[in-house]
Amino acid sequence: MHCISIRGLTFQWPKQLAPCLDIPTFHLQQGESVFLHGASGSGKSTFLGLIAGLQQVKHGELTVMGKSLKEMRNHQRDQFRADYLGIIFQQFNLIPYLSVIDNVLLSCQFSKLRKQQVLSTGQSLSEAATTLLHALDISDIHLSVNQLSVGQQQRVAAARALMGKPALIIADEPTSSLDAERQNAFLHLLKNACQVAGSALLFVSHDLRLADTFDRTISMADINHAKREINASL
Ligand SMILES: Nc1ncnc2c1ncn2[C@@H]1O[C@H](COP(=O)(O)OP(=O)(O)OP(=O)(O)O)[C@@H](O)[C@H]1O
Repeated sequence: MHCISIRGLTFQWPKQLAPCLDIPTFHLQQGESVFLHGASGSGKSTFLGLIAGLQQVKHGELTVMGKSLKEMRNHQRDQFRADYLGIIFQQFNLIPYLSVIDNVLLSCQFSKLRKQQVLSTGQSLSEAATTLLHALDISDIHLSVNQLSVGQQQRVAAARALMGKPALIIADEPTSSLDAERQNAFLHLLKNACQVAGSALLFVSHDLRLADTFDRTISMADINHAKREINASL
């Protein structure tokens, strides 16, 4: 079974005259890491939003871990996301008034599956969260997250995404606010943590310098056959 499998997926935003996505086929293997790049407006965030179940699939097939997102109602997509996905997006911010560890523990509050995944290893939830945070180089786990630097907050977001070993981590420009050295360090820690968890990683960035360490690099233009000039002229 693939982690992500797509066939004949098209997506058009309301009030746009043409689809912004037309993806004949795309597959991501379980545990694979893919770097996805593309010009601004090429549909990267829309693509991730469909995979995360934030937007509804209407045309074509999109399955994640064998589950068809098209068939799910809103609340089913929410539960699916909590169970199978770790998300590191700009808009999925940490809860500022909670501590570092409580932010990480949230992943298991919304998913029995992920909670059981942790408990089945013999670790308690807080032991597992602490182990992950240490692996991502965060030691002050009881600080409130608004006392952390942007780079530290990104690593807490990564720990939250990885808690309970979800099948897939999706990251949308997670390093854009970091300097080059910190970008590389973050990526190194994230890739290692994904490997340990066995999670596939779909990582979106403009910055091709980061692509080297991934199993595969894909350009949006290679998978998306939608005619950009039509949308761009609107
Ligand atoms: N909420 C929305 N409503 C209507 N159109 C949208 C919406 N979000 C994106 N679009 C349109 O969909 C197309 C693709 O946008 P998207 O944000 O997916 O691209 P992107 O590759 O992630 O861009 P960037 O790199 O600038 O973030 C654009 O033409 C954009 O105007």
